[in-house]
Amino acid sequence: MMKKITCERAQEILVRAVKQVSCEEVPILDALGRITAEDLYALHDLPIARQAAFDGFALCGLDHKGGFQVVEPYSCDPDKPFILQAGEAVHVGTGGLLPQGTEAVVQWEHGTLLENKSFIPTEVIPGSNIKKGGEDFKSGDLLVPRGTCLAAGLVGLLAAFGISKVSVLRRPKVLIISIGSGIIPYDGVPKPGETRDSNGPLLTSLVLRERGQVTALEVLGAKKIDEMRPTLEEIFHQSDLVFTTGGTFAGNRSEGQGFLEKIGAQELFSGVQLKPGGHVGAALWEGKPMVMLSGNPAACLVCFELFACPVLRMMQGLSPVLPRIQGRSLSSFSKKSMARSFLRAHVEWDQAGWTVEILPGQKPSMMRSFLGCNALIDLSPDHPPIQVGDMVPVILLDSVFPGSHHRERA
Ligand SMILES: Nc1nc2c(c(=O)[nH]1)N[C@H]1C(S)=C(S)[C@@H](COP(=O)(O)OP(=O)(O)OC[C@H]3O[C@@H](n4cnc5c(N)ncnc54)[C@H](O)[C@@H]3O)O[C@H]1N2
Ligand code: MOO
Repeated sequence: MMKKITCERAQEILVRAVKQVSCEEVPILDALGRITAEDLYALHDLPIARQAAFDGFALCGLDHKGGFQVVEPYSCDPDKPFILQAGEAVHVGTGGLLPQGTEAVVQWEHGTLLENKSFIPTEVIPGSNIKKGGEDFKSGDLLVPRGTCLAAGLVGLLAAFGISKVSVLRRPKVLIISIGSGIIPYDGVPKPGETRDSNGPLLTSLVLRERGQVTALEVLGAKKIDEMRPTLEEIFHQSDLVFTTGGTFAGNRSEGQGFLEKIGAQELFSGVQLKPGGHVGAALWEGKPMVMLSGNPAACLVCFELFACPVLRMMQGLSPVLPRIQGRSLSSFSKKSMARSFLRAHVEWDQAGWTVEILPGQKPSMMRSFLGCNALIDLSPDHPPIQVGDMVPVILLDSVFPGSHHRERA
């Protein structure tokens, strides 16, 4: 049996095994959360020319005494040039192009419009309420560098320049295989001794959260590898990487190792110094990364976040490093294990800073701690028992629910 390696070493080995996926063009309406594959530049000034910042009157000739004569609305047609003359005012709307000659814009409520169509402003500051052409972006400015995760604001920004399609990194395609014996598809009815494949749907959802797509969710169960091999190989050839769950430990030779031998994959590591999920392993199957997660559900979840999620992120050109904070513990915990431990936890931000609650059900086999889990507490092997109020190191997990790290009050 291989000696267990540290989490950092395992992550390092995986970093080296990853190749970035190719790119594809998508409409911007489908681009939220995708990673850009090219630098995107401003195609023109924004605003494109001088605009009014308010509804009101554009004025010319600010040293003019008395009211400004309101002239007919003008056309923006370049073939019918319109020039505002000294002593004249013209109606403008917010965002409307300003005619040549405009020296200031005054909101209509900041003046009086007389019956004789003369506008008397209460105060005029030269240049006020005018948005300058290019004051937001200059033509040629870098808008979105390559490798950026497209947030909603950026999608809106691209639309403002008429960029309707964007080149993004392809969604990595993942084949998920449940290897453990006695596992049946999640929609089946288990006989005594059998267990529904809950890890398959768990991993599917985590892959989707990381912008991946699942080519197939296969359950080996009682089926022999030889029997499944043609199907698996066919799906494998359409996939970029493989996640397996279960069969990571069985004394001398686990089902997972048997699987690797049958498919001719090359083991990268087997066993990492952590809890839960210490039997996690990785391999290369025809050069494609495979992460082999324990069957125990909580071990499967924790090791996805620590080893599989970084692989998916790196394939899309993102940093594999997960965000960390220090949180004040709301719970006590008597750490029994001498191993580095990752506790499922719920973090929230309140007036006093980050607080973290250790969730009930910390056994690797239990799923109770999935309720409210949005973080992992990273406890070093020599960490003393946790007391209420202690500051502890926390890894923030990505959540599909925005604001899940904030306290919601009824
Ligand atoms: N003698 C020892 N026994 C075990 C050790 C050990 O060190 N010595 N380690 C324990 C730990 S820790 C873990 S974790 C598991 C490793 O399990 P495997 O990865 O080999 O998984 P299985 O044996 O197939 O199943 C374990 C457990 O998980 C359930 N399981 C498996 N696959 C799924 C699935 N797709 N969905 C839901 N649940 C699944 C399975 O029913 C078992 O209850 O080994 C311990 N034993
Ligand atoms: O190592 Mo097991 O994977 O603790 O749950």
